[in-house]
Amino acid sequence: MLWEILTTSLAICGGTLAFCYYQFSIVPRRNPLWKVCALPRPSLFHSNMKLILDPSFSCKAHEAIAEQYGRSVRVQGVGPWDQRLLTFDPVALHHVTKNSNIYEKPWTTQRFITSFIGCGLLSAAGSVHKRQRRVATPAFSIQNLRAFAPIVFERGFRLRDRWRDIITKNSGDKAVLDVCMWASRITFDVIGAAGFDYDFNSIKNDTNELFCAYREMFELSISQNQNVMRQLLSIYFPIVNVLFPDLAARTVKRCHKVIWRVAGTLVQEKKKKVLDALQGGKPCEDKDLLALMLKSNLSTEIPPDQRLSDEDILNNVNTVMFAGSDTSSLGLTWTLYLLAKNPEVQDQLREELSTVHCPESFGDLSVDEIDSLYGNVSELPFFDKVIKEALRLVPPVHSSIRVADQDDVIPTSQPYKIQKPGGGAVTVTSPIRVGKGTVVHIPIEAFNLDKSVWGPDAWEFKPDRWDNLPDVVKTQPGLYSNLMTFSAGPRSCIGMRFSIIEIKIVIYMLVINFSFHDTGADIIKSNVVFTRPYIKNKYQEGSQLPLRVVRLDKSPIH
Ligand code: HEM
Repeated sequence: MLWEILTTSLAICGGTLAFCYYQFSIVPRRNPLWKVCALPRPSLFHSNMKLILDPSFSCKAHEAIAEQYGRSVRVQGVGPWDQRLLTFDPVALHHVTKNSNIYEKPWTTQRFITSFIGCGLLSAAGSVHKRQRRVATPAFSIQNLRAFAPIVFERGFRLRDRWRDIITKNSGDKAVLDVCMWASRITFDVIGAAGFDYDFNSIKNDTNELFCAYREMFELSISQNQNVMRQLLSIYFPIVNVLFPDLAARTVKRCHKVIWRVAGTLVQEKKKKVLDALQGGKPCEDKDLLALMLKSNLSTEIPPDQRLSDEDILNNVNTVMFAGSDTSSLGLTWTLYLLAKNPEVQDQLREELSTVHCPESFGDLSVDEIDSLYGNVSELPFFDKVIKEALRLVPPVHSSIRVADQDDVIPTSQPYKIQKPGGGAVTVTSPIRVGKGTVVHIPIEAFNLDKSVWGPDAWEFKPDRWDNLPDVVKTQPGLYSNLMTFSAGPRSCIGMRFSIIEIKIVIYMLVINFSFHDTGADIIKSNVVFTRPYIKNKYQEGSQLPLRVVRLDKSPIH
């Protein structure tokens, strides 16, 4: 009996080991990607992920990789079986981002995002994504987005007044402010108002119930303090969170309750308004993204079987809140940081911005005046270069990944190295064959900072570079000005125009009213879902960016 138990146990253990060896060692080697030369690993138990994902040294790492291996290389992901293709070959990336039917987001990412914000545009795949994108796209058209300018200006005035109050109470003309926190509040307010006609009022105070629910949930999604094993377990077996909810699962559940009650009611009310207007024979005049999505969903251009459910609509409200708040706020934050670090650029920018007159209060502006104010501001040439340059140099989304849904051949334009059968490596330019399941790493930042494309000064903040770009820049993929900041292809950022309008108006309002100065704090970039600022050695204090902010109406010192 004992012998039987022993032999059975040994057989099970042996079988499991053999399965693991086959699955994790043989199967990956069968992937033709294995031929591509691999980055050496720091140790058997370490991946290459930190090297390529940490923005405090990833640009140096990518430069060294390009020099040694060429523009495509195999890297070790999480676990020995996870072999990824890292490529900063523009042709390869164009292929991967364009063919979103072959290259989807990994199912683990989809499930993780869905567990927080539901299955909206960010996490939906295949035909579900296509359907959602088709309904949402009209809401983000240029004409519709222009209607958001008054909302952003109004919040810009609110922030200006709030900062003036704080500074006056502080010393009269200057104060050290955490611009990261304030940028986050204004973008939340803007996306709340523009997204679904809701006032979080977070510039004034941070107590709104819905604001707190979203904030708490988003912070949890990026929290580094969570148990990684538990997180993985709940991604692979979501039932774990239902049967044995930990603190994180209970928090998400509590936040979901508030979101369903408050935001869900907003969706229902707006839907009723749109339907009532339709039945009354005149279209609903509301211009927020929710109203626009609901109108698009009910339009005759969308076949009834392609329409979104109320749940899909709410998931997309959550998605827009998630995808459109931290990203834009970090775009604003890093722009202010770069201006503080480059006072001569800041002065030149202010001189240009001051040519467009801004009245003292929002109430003094008619809708037409706001429209022309935005038109004038958005066309200022130096301003445009400053914004492009800031979004090039510090893209809030550091990188992304896709997984091949089938075997594929990726075209290339730049040399890379493959292993020779007898040992050693040879440089080739042939297309790269990848097996189904191959993860492709999209290094957004590496594209934007590539010295062989943007020149030897690619890592510096030089807005004037945009007057005289190297020809090769034109061959770079990217939705926005040949930058990968907003990605490319059918899964690129739907909110790109929205965020440019928002960033431009807020920066305009802030730079004409305040000047920004370095405090001497050693700011480092860290990739916590997005590229965030931290003070060196004060990581535990959370993301922050203190700048000395001076009131320009009170002080002649800029
Ligand atoms: C500076 C600001 C922003 C940056 C840098 C940014 C960047 C990006 C990037 C890189 C992606 C692709 C993600 C991936 O491939 O994994 C993306 C997708 C997306 N973004 Fe943005 N974004 C910004 C602002 C916004 C805003 C303001 C909104 C909404 C109002 C928004 C909504 C979305 C949505 C819904 C998607 C998913 C699109 C899809 O898969 O169809 N983003 N964004």
